[in-house]
Amino acid sequence: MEFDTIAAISTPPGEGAISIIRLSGEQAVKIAQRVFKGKNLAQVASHTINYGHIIDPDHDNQEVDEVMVSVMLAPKTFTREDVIEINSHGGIVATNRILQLLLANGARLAEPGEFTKRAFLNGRIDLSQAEAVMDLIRAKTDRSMQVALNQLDGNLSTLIKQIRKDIVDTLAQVEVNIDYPEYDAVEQMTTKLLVEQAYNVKAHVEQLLKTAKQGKVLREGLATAIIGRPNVGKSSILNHLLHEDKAIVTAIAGTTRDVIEEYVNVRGVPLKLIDTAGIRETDDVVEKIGVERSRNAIVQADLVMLVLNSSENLTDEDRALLKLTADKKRIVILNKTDLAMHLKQSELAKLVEPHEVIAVSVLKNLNMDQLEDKIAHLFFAEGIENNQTTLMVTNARHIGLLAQASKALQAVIDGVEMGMPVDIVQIDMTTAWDKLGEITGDSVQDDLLDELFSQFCLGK
Ligand SMILES: Nc1nc2c(c(=O)[nH]1)N(C=O)[C@@H](CNc1ccc(C(=O)N[C@@H](CCC(=O)O)C(=O)O)cc1)CN2
Ligand SMILES: Nc1nc2c(ncn2[C@@H]2O[C@H](COP(=O)(O)OP(=O)(O)OP(=O)(O)O)[C@@H](O)[C@H]2O)c(=O)[nH]1
Ligand SMILES: [K+]
Ligand SMILES: [Mg+2]
Repeated sequence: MEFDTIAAISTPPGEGAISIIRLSGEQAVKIAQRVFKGKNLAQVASHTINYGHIIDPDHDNQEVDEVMVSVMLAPKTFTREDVIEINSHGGIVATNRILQLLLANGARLAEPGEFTKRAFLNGRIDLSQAEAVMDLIRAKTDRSMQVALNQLDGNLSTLIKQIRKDIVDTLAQVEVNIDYPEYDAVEQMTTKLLVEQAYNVKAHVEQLLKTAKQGKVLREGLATAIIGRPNVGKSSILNHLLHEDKAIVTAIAGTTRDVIEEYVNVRGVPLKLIDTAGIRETDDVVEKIGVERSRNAIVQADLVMLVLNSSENLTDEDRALLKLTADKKRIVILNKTDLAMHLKQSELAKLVEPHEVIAVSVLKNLNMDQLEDKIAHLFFAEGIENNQTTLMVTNARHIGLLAQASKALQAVIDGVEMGMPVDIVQIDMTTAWDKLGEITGDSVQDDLLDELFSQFCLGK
């Protein structure tokens, strides 16, 4: 496939030691050579890096920057096209100026994700691998990074391709049976084959869907809302788990006014911790909004940490919060146990049953280990083993397609059971094949591609 030559800055904007401006396409070497003083880039060996200067041909070859230029010739490159990477000094001005020079000399500014899109269109990677590139960039924990890397290596693709091959083989066999009926029972044999394969393929698809729920948590973190009355120590707990003083902690009730979100890894469990404004009746307008957001955070949360103050007896607000979160997955934390105990633990135990209460002191760092144990336990009890199972479906698009494939396979099974003609059942089988193909990009529409790649970073 042939495309025009694209250029973009591939490093993050801002000041850095070095920036990379990347070119890809047939004219990459020629365009780079127009603005480069040093060796003749058309003559250097592929996959070499070359010292020289970027010059402005329209301004008396004025020097713009001192650079290193990588020359990587097709097809063994990121895009499978000729690729040039200019390693410049990291300033914003020099880097932008080099990009502008490339654009003035025949390159087109790349769209977000266009380098990766070319790797896909030129057949180096499939769609799920391209999506994995994006996931890799956005990964927030080691585990989610491994999952993305596994997908980038093509393991999900391989599995999907195998499943699709099974479907095609079946459909081919069905065709043969229909075209060359050798004996009378052929219709019956064909529907039996279809239903057997539908069950078989559906089991694989369901297996993948099962990993999806865990995959979402791995990628986005378990949404964990820290809630409780004002001043019980919610922000202190957030800071403790983060090992960092992120949230403001003061003795003034109502310190946290808005929802604070931070990612943290607790014993390998990725949490999206949400510190909230203390919940109480209030007339303060700002605090009121914060309290409303806290209530929302509870609804959205996968896990709630409800914090109580052991140095005061339970209040109506505590009881209301205990009730509000009764149906949620939650950990009830009894904080400030370094102070004299005033809370009636028997009443609390009854309200929390059958779950236990974790008694801690954040201030004195008492029993905080037990809290971390509890988090890990809750998480891994969900069936997320702490092993290296890294083939997981994490992408919402993939999950949707797997669900649609599963539905089509069920329609095959139901259709056969209801005695539908083979050619109708075949259509559902083909739908499953199509839906799975959309995951790898074997069957996919152009506008979907545009939309997917546009979510990438510039220069990727
Ligand atoms: N400087 C630089 N670093 C980078 C990238 C880049 O584009 N430039 N990458 C950008 O994301 C990542 C590396 N990803 C890459 C993936 C494939 C190929 C590549 O050339 N593949 C060829 C040849 C492989 C080989 O020589 O064995 C191929 O698959 O055919 C290059 C980079 C991270 N680091
Ligand atoms: N004695 C004692 N004090 C604590 C403990 N944990 C927190 N505190 C103190 O309690 C006060 C309130 O702590 P915060 O973490 O700000 O409480 P919060 O729940 O986030 O408060 P709001 O954001 O105002 O709702 C601070 O002075 C903390 O130092 C503890 O375990 N023991
Ligand atoms: K406070
Ligand atoms: Mg707070």
